[in-house]
Amino acid sequence: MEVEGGIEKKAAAMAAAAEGVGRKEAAAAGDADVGLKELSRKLNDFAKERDWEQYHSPRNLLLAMIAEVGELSELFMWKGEVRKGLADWDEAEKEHLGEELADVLLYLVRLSDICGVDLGDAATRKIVKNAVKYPAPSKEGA
Ligand SMILES: Nc1ccn([C@H]2C[C@H](O)[C@@H](COP(=O)(O)OP(=O)(O)OP(=O)(O)O)O2)c(=O)n1
Repeated sequence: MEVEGGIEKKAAAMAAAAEGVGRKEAAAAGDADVGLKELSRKLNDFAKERDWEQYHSPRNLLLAMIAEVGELSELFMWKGEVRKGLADWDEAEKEHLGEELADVLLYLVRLSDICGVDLGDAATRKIVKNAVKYPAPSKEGA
């Protein structure tokens, strides 16, 4: 479910938490189930407000996304195998991971938007296509 105004609430709560207040609100904001279209709208506003639309070409956004994938990779570099759930990582590392994953997602969403691709729709269609290409084995007795 998409929560209307979820990002504003979350951003305000995070800013408040950064100043040492509103920790309860910050924790609650983490529950917001944000949709791709809301992210896309917010990224559009973010670029417009800064007059950055001129820089957000498909090629620039693709390169920016790849750079963020590089930053994401650095977190896993030289660590050996990383266990699911990241039990050995401290909270600061996990927070950093969240930021890098977010950067990749945000550039991907922005790139899709600038290219006129509905990412949610494309992803849903691709899941259906994958299921046809790789059918699940039928269960015994079903
Ligand atoms: N022209 C730009 C520059 C930044 N951003 C947004 C999208 C990303 O979520 C984030 C990336 O910001 P930085 O380039 O400052 O990268 P990092 O946040 O990774 O900082 P650093 O590289 O210093 O770790 O900001 C954007 O939309 N358009």
